[in-house]
Amino acid sequence: MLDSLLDSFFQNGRSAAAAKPVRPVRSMQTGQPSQNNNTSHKKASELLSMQDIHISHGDKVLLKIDKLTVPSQKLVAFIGPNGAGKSTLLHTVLGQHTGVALKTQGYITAQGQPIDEMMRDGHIAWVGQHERFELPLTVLDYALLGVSPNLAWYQRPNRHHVDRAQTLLQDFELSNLTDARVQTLSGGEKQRLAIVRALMQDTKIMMFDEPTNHLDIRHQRFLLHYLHTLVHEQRKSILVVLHDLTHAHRYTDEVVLLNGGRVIAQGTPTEVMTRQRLSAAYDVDIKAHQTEDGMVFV
Ligand SMILES: Nc1ncnc2c1ncn2[C@@H]1O[C@H](COP(=O)(O)OP(=O)(O)OP(=O)(O)O)[C@@H](O)[C@H]1O
Repeated sequence: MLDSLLDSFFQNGRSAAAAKPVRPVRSMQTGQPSQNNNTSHKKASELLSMQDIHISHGDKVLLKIDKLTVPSQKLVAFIGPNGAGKSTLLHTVLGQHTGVALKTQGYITAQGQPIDEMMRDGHIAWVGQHERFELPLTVLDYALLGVSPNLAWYQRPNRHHVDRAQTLLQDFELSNLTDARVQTLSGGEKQRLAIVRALMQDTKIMMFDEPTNHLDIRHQRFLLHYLHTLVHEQRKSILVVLHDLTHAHRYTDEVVLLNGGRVIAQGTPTEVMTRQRLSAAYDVDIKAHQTEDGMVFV
């Protein structure tokens, strides 16, 4: 039963866990990246290198990035106004453009390897903005989908996987719903479950597009603290799209500010998130207040 559900999920679903990615923009193993001027992290090792990225639809340019290097073992936030290109950037990395055909060109490598190979081998976990919950799965079954990229076709999740899933469900306050059907969950519960599924994949690289969507403030803080801890205690590399500027400043190590499909600034939150720069990018006056808990952006 679970077998056919898994097949159907991964053939039709958007999960990057095992989905065969649409070919990403051309990736290459070698190549001479040009000089990067946005290098507040010159000594950090490199997670992603993107060069000469140009994504367009008709005359509209969705993304134009000459050079972007994302460091590894950091929690990196992509921020910027609606339509800035944040999701397009992550989908480009994942090779997962949906909908109408986009014209894509450029070079992406992940730790020196073609990104499509990393994806194919299940080395990148991903939660998008529109995860699917149509399958008649229980919460536990859904969480266990996360390990399927690590299993051969004839293998089933084992006791260890189930124990780990139950621990994560407990961490994300879903253990009272273990046997519930996923369709019955609230928006925030579904979001937490999608994150649990990605964490079950146990990859070194994770990407989350607006992971705090639908979460209340307590769960938002818990999640971002959890991701921060994964990076700093387990040396994961995590990329997130965030809209909450206070959270981006407080929890992340590096921020990439996008606007109009271009990288406006990259660096530590303090370097990038100046009042002037944010107000210009979001086209509204944004004030930053220092509090005993850190900066608050309003
Ligand atoms: N498949 C597509 N075909 C045509 N245009 C697209 C496609 N995908 C995205 N776009 C356009 O590209 C621009 C960037 O979209 P994207 O989803 O990357 O923005 P975003 O920064 O993630 O925005 P938001 O904060 O609203 O989620 C938008 O103007 C959007 O309409």
